[in-house]
Amino acid sequence: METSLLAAASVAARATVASPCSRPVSLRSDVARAAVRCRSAATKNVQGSVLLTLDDELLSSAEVIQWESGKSINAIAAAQGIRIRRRCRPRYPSEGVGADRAVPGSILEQIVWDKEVEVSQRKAKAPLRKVEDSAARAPPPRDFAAALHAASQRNDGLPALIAEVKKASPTRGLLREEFNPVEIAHTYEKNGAACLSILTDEKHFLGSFENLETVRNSGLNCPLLCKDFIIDIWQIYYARSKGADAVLLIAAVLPDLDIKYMLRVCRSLGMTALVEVHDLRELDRVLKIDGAQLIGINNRSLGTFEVDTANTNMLLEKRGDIIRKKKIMVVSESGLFTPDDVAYVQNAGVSAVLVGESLLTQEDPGQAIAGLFGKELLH
Ligand SMILES: O=P(O)(O)OC[C@@H](O)[C@@H](O)c1c[nH]c2ccccc12
Repeated sequence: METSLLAAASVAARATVASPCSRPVSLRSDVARAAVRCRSAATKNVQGSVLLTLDDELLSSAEVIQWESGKSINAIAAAQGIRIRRRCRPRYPSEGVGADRAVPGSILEQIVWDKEVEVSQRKAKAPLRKVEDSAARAPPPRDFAAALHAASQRNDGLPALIAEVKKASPTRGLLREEFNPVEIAHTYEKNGAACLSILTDEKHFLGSFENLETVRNSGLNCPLLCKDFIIDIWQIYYARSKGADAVLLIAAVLPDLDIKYMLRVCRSLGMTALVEVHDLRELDRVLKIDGAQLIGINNRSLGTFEVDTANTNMLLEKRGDIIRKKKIMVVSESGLFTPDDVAYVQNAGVSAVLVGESLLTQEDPGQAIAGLFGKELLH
């Protein structure tokens, strides 16, 4: 019994840390701690076998077999249709010569490889245990999904707004010369945004965790989404420690088992996860995972960066029934500029929209909200 407990927990923990990529992962110290956490949760509740205790949320025996089979994370990801490979080198990914020199296949892959380097450096400075402690000391999280729901009700069923605080993006470059995140956050809130999305990726979006933290400490009520590329649970604890109420989980990057376990970590921290999909295959994967309450349909492909708002409509036409049955809220993300765009995705059935560029490129991003919706939003 004890052995199977540890085995189950270590499988879960291994799936979470998901590194290095070219071989199965051995139990490392932070992983071991996660295993212990799983174990104590299991011993409290267990009636039958441990796997049964965990399986509704975390593990099925098929998944255990998958992780025990010694497949690499890239092989598992590829089997799920994920094209983003992990590089998992502590040094800069495209360094090296000959066969050792790797070339990313897309911008997203480059971002993920850079993220692996960034996270390993950050973890070296602040290990998981320390970050968990600061997360536990942070002021309690605000209910992101409830704020979306309330804002939509207040505004006669108009989609709620998640307004984005983003200085730059890989395709658009600098969006605003004068970038004061706290000022932007307050004008968004004053003009009816339900929640805010704060970019924290430094290298490709010129964001930062300082921005997240200063916005959180500036007396704002809106719940905050930490907008980053999460590949490791460490980042979720770190986001919470800096005041985030929600995080983004990108299905194009994360295998199913990672999403499951990350959802569980979010729940344990009282955070909401916005699980982002772009195509039908990703949406079907996420719909099979119990516990995803909020799904974002990105109209922008993170592979090619092409935007098409019809993507929201197409996916909801195909899977709207299941989504409604599961009472999942859908957010349409990216490329929304006009009241017609908002009406189009509203008719498709979304509860919220996530908007950056069209607000940030105007002089007062908050006042731009009324232009986007064709009316002022009630605050
Ligand atoms: O600026 P736009 O086109 O309004 O898009 C906002 C948001 O959807 C976009 O920034 C985004 C969606 N998913 C992401 C994942 C990572 C970084 C950024 C994003």
